Amino acid sequence: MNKITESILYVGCNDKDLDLFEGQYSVPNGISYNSYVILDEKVAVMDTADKRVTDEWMRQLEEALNGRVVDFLIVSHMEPDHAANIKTIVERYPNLKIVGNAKTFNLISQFFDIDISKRKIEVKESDTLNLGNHTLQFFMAPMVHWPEVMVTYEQSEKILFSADAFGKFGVLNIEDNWIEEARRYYFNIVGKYGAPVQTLLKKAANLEIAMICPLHGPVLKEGLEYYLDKYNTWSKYEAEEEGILVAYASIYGNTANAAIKIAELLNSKGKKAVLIDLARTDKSRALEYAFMYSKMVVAASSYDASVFPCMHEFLLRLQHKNYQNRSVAIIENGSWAPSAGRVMKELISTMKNVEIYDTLISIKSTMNEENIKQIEELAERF
Ligand SMILES: Cc1cc2nc3c(=O)[nH]c(=O)nc-3n(C[C@H](O)[C@H](O)[C@H](O)COP(=O)(O)O)c2cc1C
Repeated sequence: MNKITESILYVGCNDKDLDLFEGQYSVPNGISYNSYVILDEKVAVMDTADKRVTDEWMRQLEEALNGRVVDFLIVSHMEPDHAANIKTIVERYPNLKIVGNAKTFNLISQFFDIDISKRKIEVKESDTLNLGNHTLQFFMAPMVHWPEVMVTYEQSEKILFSADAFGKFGVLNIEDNWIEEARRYYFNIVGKYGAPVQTLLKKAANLEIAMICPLHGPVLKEGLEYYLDKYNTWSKYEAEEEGILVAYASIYGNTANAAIKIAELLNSKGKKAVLIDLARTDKSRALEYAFMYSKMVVAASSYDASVFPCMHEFLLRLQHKNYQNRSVAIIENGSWAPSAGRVMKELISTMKNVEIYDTLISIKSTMNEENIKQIEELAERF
């Protein structure tokens, strides 16, 4: 049994075999569904787990309880990867009370056919619930990243149960670099909601936090400033690094050549340029890189009087996730009526505070002398 502290136990589960998280994100190292139990005079369970791990989660929970019953289920988030077993736990512990806010209970009724009228404890901002030695305090975090989300601060041990915030992809028992899978998780899952994350961070700044227990990924115990600082940068839509993402989408390779040329020129001038082929780069990783760097070059072939679809999808994803505060240069390619530049510009123009470099480099099939000059000039201007 994994002890977080003397009286708080981890009862979450690893899911190594999930093919797509939230129906679209690759998780080569799986994902963990975290759930915690606080054993005190009263027993509280902090969220359930995905239906894929019901049996394992229930077994671990009962082992941790060692014959005791659950008094409270704290529901911080109704997304099914955490809430799928609400009915299971309610049926197992008939006297259990469900702790949530008004929005939580609306959602519970949509997902489950259970009578919550006698079970519900509805909490509001800063309300507390005493378990004995432990006191839980609830802080609303709407739209991080669902409307009912709330985080729970345990006052005696100074632990923040942070819902999906500070989560990452990947099971728990692997050695990996927290930042890469946490950043990919943040921008793809939470990224659209920078302002609500800022509000949550301001609330967290008033708390003395010794440990963060998220719903995915490892418990964060040391150097918490690092994680809080990353979340602050990301949620303000600030670039994490000065650098240029060169993202290209090329049918036959000629646009790729232009993208490679500008990336090489930039790197030779000591500027950091990172080159990605959108047809071959994981969609969620490409999005993460766009947010990571301060500038971007998008280069794409024309396609059916529009733009090559993998570039279209990339820009739509950036638009969805509120990509902003960056500078972007556009390179298009077409053999008879180039259209990629217009479509890319239209999409990028909808994004907040994104400066588009005035020269649209338009290649007709293969780069000519003029194009090479334009690319050299662009490399100078970055
Ligand atoms: C299905 C398909 C649709 C295309 N549509 C257009 C188009 O609308 N306008 C155009 O100028 N070229 C179009 N092209 C041609 C390519 O955009 C053009 O050859 C370009 O130079 C390819 O660059 P690349 O070598 O980087 O793929 C199309 C090609 C394909 C395969």
